[in-house]
This record gives sequence, structure tokens and C-alpha cells, in this order.
Amino acid sequence: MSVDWSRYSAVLFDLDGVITPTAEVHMRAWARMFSDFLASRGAEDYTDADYFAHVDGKPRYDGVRDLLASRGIELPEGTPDDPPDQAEGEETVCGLGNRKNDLFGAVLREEGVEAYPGSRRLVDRLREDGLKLAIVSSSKNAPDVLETAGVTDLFEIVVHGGVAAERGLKGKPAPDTYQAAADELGVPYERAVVFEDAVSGVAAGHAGHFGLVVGVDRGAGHQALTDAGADLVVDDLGELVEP
Ligand SMILES: O=P(O)(O)OC[C@H]1O[C@@H](O)[C@H](O)[C@@H](O)[C@@H]1O
Repeated sequence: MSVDWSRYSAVLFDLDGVITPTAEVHMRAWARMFSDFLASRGAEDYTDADYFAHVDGKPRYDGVRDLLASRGIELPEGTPDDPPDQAEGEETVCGLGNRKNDLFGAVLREEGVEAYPGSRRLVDRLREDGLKLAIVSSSKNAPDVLETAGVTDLFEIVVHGGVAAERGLKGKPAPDTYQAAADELGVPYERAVVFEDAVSGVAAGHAGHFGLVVGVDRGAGHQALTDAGADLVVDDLGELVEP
């Protein structure tokens, strides 16, 4: 499989599941939080399919809201300052999101993280070729993940969940965060490539009229990524590094 990189000036990478294996860490943290919460409500059990359908790739509280909606549960929004340990029956959307965030942070601190070797190879090659590289992640933890993996300096800019909140940018599946990154790099959308493992993120790339949207299948499924608008789908970014 090959891409004619000379057609592009910039590459915009999602982080979790594209550069680092942290989609898996997010997934496990969400599963622990939602399994306990849904059991306490007597609601249908939480599964990995729920993650891919309702949570993956979206900003933190959007994921909570959309998963709860799938079970017909509505909670008060609360505020980002809500404590993670709210009493049963008094939970808020933000409190549940914060509870999951504590679990995510603990795993990141205890286990650390390294970039996927194939992603690292592609990033190094694209840098050698002079393309501009950016990270576009819904996660407010993106700066910590990049630092922990030791790859911060490989990217010219990082548009993460905190930046999006500050600037009032709509989260994925809206294209706004990807477009903000291309604008900041001074690259027209059709000259930029998007790499995404989440259906919501592929949809964002598709809606933003980017030159190429590459789906990375870490569990969402080739078909689901193609249906969301991926122009091509790989299992690993290393597949796109010419020998
Ligand atoms: O809660 P955070 O770290 O700001 O991250 C928000 C989302 O970031 C995305 O990158 C992940 O795919 C999601 O699983 C996660 O929920």
C-alpha cells in the first residue's frame, strides 16, 4: 500500500490509538467506570461495542452523555470541577467523566506508554520528507501522553481537548479541531492528510474535506471506518513506510 506524499504538505494525527496504544487504556478505564455505574442503575451491561459506538474519539463529557443516552439515562451535567467520587444516585455527567479520568491517569503513571513502532517509523520518514506534522486529539491528557512517550518534539502543533475547550471548538465528529490545526499550519485542507482510529474522528476528517483520510483499525473495524469516510484503512501505520 502506498501514498503519494508529494501531493500533501501536512499530516494531522489523532493520538490515542494512532501514535500511542492509549486508546486501549482509555477503553479499559471507561469500561471500569461504566460497568460499575450501569450495574448500580440496573441498566444493560457495558461492552467494548459500546465504546466504539458511543465514546471512542469524542471529548470526555460528550462520551459520557452519548453512552448514557444509549441506556435512556439522563443525568445533570454538573461542572468540570465535580468530584470523581460522587455518592450513588448523585452522579453528574462531569463527575462520571472525572472518575474515569482518575483511572486513566493512574494507569498512565504506573505503566507508562511508548509510541507504536510503525507509527514512529512513518513519523520519522514524513519529517525527513519535510511534511508538517500535528496532533489533533480530543483528549485533555494528550500533552501528558506525548511527554510520557517522549514524542512531543516530533510535532509542530498539538490541538488537544484543552485547546478545543479554550477556543470553543466543536469536538469530533465535527471537523473543527482538524481544520484549526491545518489553519494554524497554514496548509489548505486538500493538502492535508488525517489519520484516525475512531469512527467519530474519521467522520471529522471526512466532513473537513481533507485530501486523504486514513482509517487505522485498532478495533473499530475496516467496514465501520470506511463507512464513516476513510479513503483507505490500515492496521498499522508502518504499512505506509516505503522500504
Ligand atoms: O478524557 P480525555 O483524556 O480528555 O479524553 C477524551 C477522549 O479522547 C480520545 O482520544 C479517546 O479516544 C477517548 O477514549 C477519550 O474519552
